[in-house]
Amino acid sequence: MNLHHDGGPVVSVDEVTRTFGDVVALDHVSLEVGPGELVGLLGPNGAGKSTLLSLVSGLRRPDSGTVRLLGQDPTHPVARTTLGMTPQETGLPATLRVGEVVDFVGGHYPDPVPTPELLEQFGITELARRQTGSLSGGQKRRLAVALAMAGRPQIVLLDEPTTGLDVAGRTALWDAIRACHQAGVTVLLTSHYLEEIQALAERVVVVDHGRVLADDTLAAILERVGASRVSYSGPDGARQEHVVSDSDQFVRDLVRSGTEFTGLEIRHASLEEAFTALTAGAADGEGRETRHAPGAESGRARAGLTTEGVNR
Ligand SMILES: Nc1ncnc2c1ncn2[C@@H]1O[C@H](COP(=O)(O)OP(=O)(O)OP(=O)(O)O)[C@@H](O)[C@H]1O
Repeated sequence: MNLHHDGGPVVSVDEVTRTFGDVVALDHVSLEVGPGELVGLLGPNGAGKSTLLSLVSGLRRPDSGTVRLLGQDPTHPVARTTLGMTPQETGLPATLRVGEVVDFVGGHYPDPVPTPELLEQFGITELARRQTGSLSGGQKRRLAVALAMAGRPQIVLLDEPTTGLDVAGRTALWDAIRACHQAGVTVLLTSHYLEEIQALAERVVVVDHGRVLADDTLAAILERVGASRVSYSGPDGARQEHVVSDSDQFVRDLVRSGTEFTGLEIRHASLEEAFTALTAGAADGEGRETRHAPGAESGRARAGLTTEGVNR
């Protein structure tokens, strides 16, 4: 059953706090995900990502604040018919064959993807007759993500979908996730892999210590760090690397200074540098950021980025 929604958010999390004893897993988190978005939740261990997904999927309730899935309370079963989910750890019935598990899960939905089609989509057709207990860890992950799509969900929550996969397995799963997104499915995924977020997500929500530190497009988050890395070999041949906010000005100054250099390279800061900058700022007790990010200068300050050179 497709719940009708009027173009409003698919997920709406408003001022949500959730604690476990003394641990504040989520601290006044607000987040909206619109139809068809592919959002990456990025954060270190214990940041609160899985807790957030458990609230969105109705597995847990917030202590305060509200969570809505297509405008409904996600603890209500009707709201969850729109949802596909792959948890971090997947318990598959070991003695059932792959095809049987897909049939079984699909059987819970009114209009499931036909089993052969789903297996094909996730590149696991040849595993159809294998008992799931005999699958490798990576094969189990692929099956688990496939199962999240079995009921033609409007939204899927993927908690670290490619953990433990080799490069080929990861790339294949990325392609399948992209295909679902292109078909209009809203995707909210968590990952520890920066390259995964960079490869998939249009929008990145950085979470740490239960708070949203940044929520913006991938491009804007990278730009916000506002830094470039300039490197060159100096007169003694040693590689110099500088992180600067204005690489044009830096190079003009370098030329003017008469320093001899070779092998000049300029590149933008990576997502890894942006992530380190954002979470380091949070550890220093700086305030949370909103979707409308401040200028690059404060991002740079948060980054603790310097214009000091480092010898490599
Ligand atoms: N059931 C629970 N009981 C007690 N503490 C919990 C429980 N679930 C989560 N926590 C705590 O809440 C915090 C957030 O955990 P959560 O699993 O949401 O983080 P995460 O960002 O998903 O981490 P990871 O990347 O390691 O999966 C952590 O400090 C964790 O120990």
